[in-house]
Amino acid sequence: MPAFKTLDDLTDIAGKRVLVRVDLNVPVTDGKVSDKTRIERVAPTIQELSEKGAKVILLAHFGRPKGEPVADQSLSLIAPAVEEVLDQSVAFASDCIGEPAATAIAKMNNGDILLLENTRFHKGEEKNTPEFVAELARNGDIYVNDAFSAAHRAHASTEGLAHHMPAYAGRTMQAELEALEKGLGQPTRPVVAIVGGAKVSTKIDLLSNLVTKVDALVIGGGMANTFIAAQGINVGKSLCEHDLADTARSIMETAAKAGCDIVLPIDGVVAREFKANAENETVDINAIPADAMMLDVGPKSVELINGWIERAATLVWNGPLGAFEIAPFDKATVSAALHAADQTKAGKLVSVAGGGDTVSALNHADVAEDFSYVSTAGGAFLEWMEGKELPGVAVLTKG
Ligand SMILES: Nc1ncnc2c1ncn2[C@@H]1O[C@H](COP(=O)(O)OP(=O)(O)O)[C@@H](O)[C@H]1O
Ligand SMILES: O=C(OP(=O)(O)O)[C@H](O)COP(=O)(O)O
Repeated sequence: MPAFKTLDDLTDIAGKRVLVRVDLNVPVTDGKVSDKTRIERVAPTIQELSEKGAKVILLAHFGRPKGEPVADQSLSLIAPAVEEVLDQSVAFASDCIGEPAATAIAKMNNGDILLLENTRFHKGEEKNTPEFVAELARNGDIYVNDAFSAAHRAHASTEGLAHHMPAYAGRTMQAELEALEKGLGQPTRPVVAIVGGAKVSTKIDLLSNLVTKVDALVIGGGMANTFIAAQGINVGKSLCEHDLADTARSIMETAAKAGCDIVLPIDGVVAREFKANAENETVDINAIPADAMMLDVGPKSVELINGWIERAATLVWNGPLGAFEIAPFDKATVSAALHAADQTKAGKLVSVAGGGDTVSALNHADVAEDFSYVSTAGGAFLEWMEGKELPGVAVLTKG
């Protein structure tokens, strides 16, 4: 467990401006937050600071807007859900720096909560530029990082700020690291990892290290399409990063050398439209029509995956097996989630899952409570699993 200062070390903060980095990158369907887990997890930190009389200023990102404002990635869309979870009013500033932020902060009373607009609306956030860090730092006296799920990013609001002011870990940051250490510090073998989802380019590099740590890697979702295509199989219009074919092949070679089984789908559910109840068919993996996309892994693959879950003593899971938000493409994810939950309840499995959408998928399958541990983090949790130093955590230990 890394040594860092926590909220226990923060006394006498009435009237202090506390910049709190939280992860509000939550799933949204039809303009409404469809899973509030990440908000619920950071609520204790926000409430504790507010109760101690601090002016609580929330910093967060939402989506990947590439340094420019994008209307549907405004945190104003998330603010009502934050208010609902906290059961407290939350003010909103239309920019995280400059005059809008300064004016909103000047109006705050002790204990008030203010949400600043998406930090990724500025290029300096992801580049972690000294100028942008300084602009953010102007708004606070103390920095608290409670965004474990973004701690693998060395961004201005997750890393840079901690160099500029007294820095502390929030309650969720603390709890996540403690729980992961307890559940996965010395995992019982065999360890099986399931990696799916859509963030292929940002997660694929993690796999080359992960295959040296686990006994089997089950690949589903958009990630699987990239591996299938890398073997020369036509994936039609499926979500696939063809330019990562070499990376995928090299991961398979590393896995073979490390004795890690790679488990890829053998069939898939394909459709021509990405929408609920789209006309669909189940096909062999070698028979994906050129004009269709694989939106879920098929029933034979589910059987295969559930077999690996049975063989596992420890399961780590990030990324849904299919586009679970739109029926019926949730079937594989729900089936594997139910199976892992049953194995856990029977005392045969330690199951740890994480990621914004993965948590949402487990809630959709109504099994989140049955897993050994559910992390808010996906990529960060996988990097932690690899033994990598997370920049957002490392910087807290240096203060
Ligand atoms: N075959 C697929 N085609 C398109 N999207 C997919 C597919 N499989 C999974 N997804 C999408 O992946 C997204 C989640 O991916 P990701 O963000 O990597 O997971 P997490 O947030 O849990 O880390 C979901 O929105 C889901 O719809
Ligand atoms: O949702 C997140 O990560 P996750 O999809 O790995 O769970 C975090 O908010 C980090 O987002 P990013 O992957 O756009 O940096």
